[in-house]
Amino acid sequence: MEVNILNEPSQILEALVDFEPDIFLLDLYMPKVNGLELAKIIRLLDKYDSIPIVFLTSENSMQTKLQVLECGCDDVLSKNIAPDILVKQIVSRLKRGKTIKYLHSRDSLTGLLNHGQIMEAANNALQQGERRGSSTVIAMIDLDHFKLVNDRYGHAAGDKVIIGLAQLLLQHMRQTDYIGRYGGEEFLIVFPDASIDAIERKINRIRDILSTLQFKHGDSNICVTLSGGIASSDNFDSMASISAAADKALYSAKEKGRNNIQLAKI
Ligand SMILES: Nc1nc2c(ncn2[C@@H]2O[C@H](COP(=O)(O)OP(=O)(O)OP(=O)(O)O)[C@@H](O)[C@H]2O)c(=O)[nH]1
Repeated sequence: MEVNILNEPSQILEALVDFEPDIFLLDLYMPKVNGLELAKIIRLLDKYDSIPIVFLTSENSMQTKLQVLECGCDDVLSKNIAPDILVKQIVSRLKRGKTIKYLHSRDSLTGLLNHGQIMEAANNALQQGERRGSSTVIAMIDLDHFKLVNDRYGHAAGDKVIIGLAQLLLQHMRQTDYIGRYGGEEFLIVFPDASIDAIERKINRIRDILSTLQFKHGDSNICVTLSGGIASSDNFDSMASISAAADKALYSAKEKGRNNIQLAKI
C-alpha cells in the first residue's frame, strides 16, 4: 500500500495531480484548515465522489459524527485505538471503497469502462502522452446494422453480441489500453504510447475475427461486422478534436459500405 502524507492541507489539490488515492484519511483539526472544510472541497471534485473519506479524531461526540456524515464523508475512527486495529479498519473501508469505485466505473452489461470513465481515461492518457512526448491513439468502433440484429433476433440476442464483442476486445488489448462502452453498440478504445499504423492493423484483425464468428442464440447463428475510425494525438491536440476526428472517420467507414476501418483525415 502506498501512503502519501500531507502535513500542509492546502497542498492537497497539487498532491492529487500525481497520486490517485483509494481512501482519504483526514484529521478533524489541522493547521489553518478545518478537516470538514477540506472534505467538502474533495467532495466537490467528481473524480473522488466514490472515494471514502474517513476522519481520525480523539473526540467521540455524536455531534462530530453527525457533522462528518452530513458533509458526505464516510466515518469517524478513534485515534485512541490500538494501531493494528486501526489499520484493519482502514483496510476494510479501503477494500469496500475500491469495490464501489469499480462498480461505479463499469458498464453493467459488458464490465467495460462506462462512458464517463472511458472519456476520463482518454483525457488522462492524452495529457500523460503529451507530458512524455508519446502518441496516444483512439479508436471508435461500432457494430454494423445492429438494429437489424435486435429486430430479427430480439434484444437479449443483441446483448449477447455486445458482450461477445466486449470479450473479443479485451482478449486483444494490452493491460495498459483502456476499453469503454461509449454508447449502445459503440466502443471507444484508448491506446497510450502507440502508432496509428499498428492500431489500424490490430483493429482490422479484430474486425476480421468478428466477421467470422457466429453467435448462437436458440436455433439461430448470428453474424455481425463492425466499422471503425482511428485518430492519433500526433494530428489532433485535444480530447474534443481527437474524438470528433475518430467519430468522423467511423462515419466515413459506414459510408464506404461498413465492415472496414478508416483513419482520421488531417
Ligand atoms: N441489444 C441491445 N441493443 C442495443 C443496446 N444499446 C443500443 N442498442 C441498439 O443498437 C441499435 C443501433 O441502431 P442504429 O443507431 O440505427 O445503428 P445500426 O443499426 O447499428 O446501423 P449502423 O450503425 O448505421 O450500421 C438500436 O436498435 C439500439 O436499440 C443494448 O444495450 N443492447
